[in-house]
Amino acid sequence: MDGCPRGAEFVRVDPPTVVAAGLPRSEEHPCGVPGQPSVCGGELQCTLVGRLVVVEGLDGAGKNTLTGKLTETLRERGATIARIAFPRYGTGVHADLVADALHGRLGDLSESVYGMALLFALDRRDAIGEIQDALATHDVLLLDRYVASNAAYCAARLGEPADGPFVSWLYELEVARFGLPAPDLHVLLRVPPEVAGQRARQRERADAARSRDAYESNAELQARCARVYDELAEARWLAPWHVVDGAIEPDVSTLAAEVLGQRAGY
Ligand SMILES: Nc1ncnc2c1ncn2[C@@H]1O[C@H](COP(=O)(O)OP(=O)(O)OP(=O)(O)O)[C@@H](O)[C@H]1O
Ligand SMILES: Cc1cn([C@H]2C[C@H](O)[C@@H](COP(=O)(O)O)O2)c(=O)[nH]c1=O
Repeated sequence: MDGCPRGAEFVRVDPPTVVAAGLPRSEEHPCGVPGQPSVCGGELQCTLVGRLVVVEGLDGAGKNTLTGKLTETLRERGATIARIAFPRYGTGVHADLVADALHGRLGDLSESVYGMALLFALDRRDAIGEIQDALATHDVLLLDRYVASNAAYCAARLGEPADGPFVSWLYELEVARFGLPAPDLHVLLRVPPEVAGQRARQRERADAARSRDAYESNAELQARCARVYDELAEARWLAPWHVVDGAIEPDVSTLAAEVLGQRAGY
């Protein structure tokens, strides 16, 4: 038997334990107790895993602020939450190279769209173990930016749409070749580019350490990027997309229900 009776996908590991990706923590799961390794079909084992939820949006949209509020609300409902923000500045060597490039410290590297995409992707590849551990031990792993950021920003830089050659190349690189797991849900915090730009400028004034980088100061790029995000959401690229109007105070309670997949028990 190669799979769970519910059709979950398994990865065979040595010793012969099997990890099910994207399974809900449900009392109904036929293989045993939620969150516990359990025998599947008498031969294979599966481990129930958390939901991978990604918050996406323009620079200054309010992703970090929303992720913080969402974490608080989800915890109040009894869910265990892990968080990772990409790029992993200060933690990952590729992320720190990204920061250097975006602040003009790596010569002409930042001019290469594919070169930059690769650095961002390598930062995520370095984090695969951290992602898997977090999914195995938490109900929800909340990511502030993920593969879709690379899709939106790089396609926008190239002037390509979401169904263009760059996004296909990126899927092959990050998902097919690097093996990054697809999310269960994207949350697109949709804010008009002018509003996001204003928030980023305000933040820069309040905190000198948050000086805007090459992408953040490029209003035209942000406007094109907003369009690609809309196209990705419309196409349900990689996973479902839930669009939140970030120009007004987001309804975190409704969003928390969406993130938990309306599951009973929370
Ligand atoms: N709903 C909101 N209304 C007004 N201001 C907001 C709102 N949400 C966040 N802000 C403010 O906007 C600025 C940017 O927010 P935040 O850092 O959360 O954005 P971000 O999307 O994570 O940005 P980046 O991608 O550039 O890191 C902050 O100063 C924050 O306090
Ligand atoms: C993760 C990621 C990010 N970007 C872009 C988005 C931002 O403009 C910058 C840096 O991110 P931050 O949230 O402002 O720190 O890089 C990208 O192009 N590709 C990615 O994978």
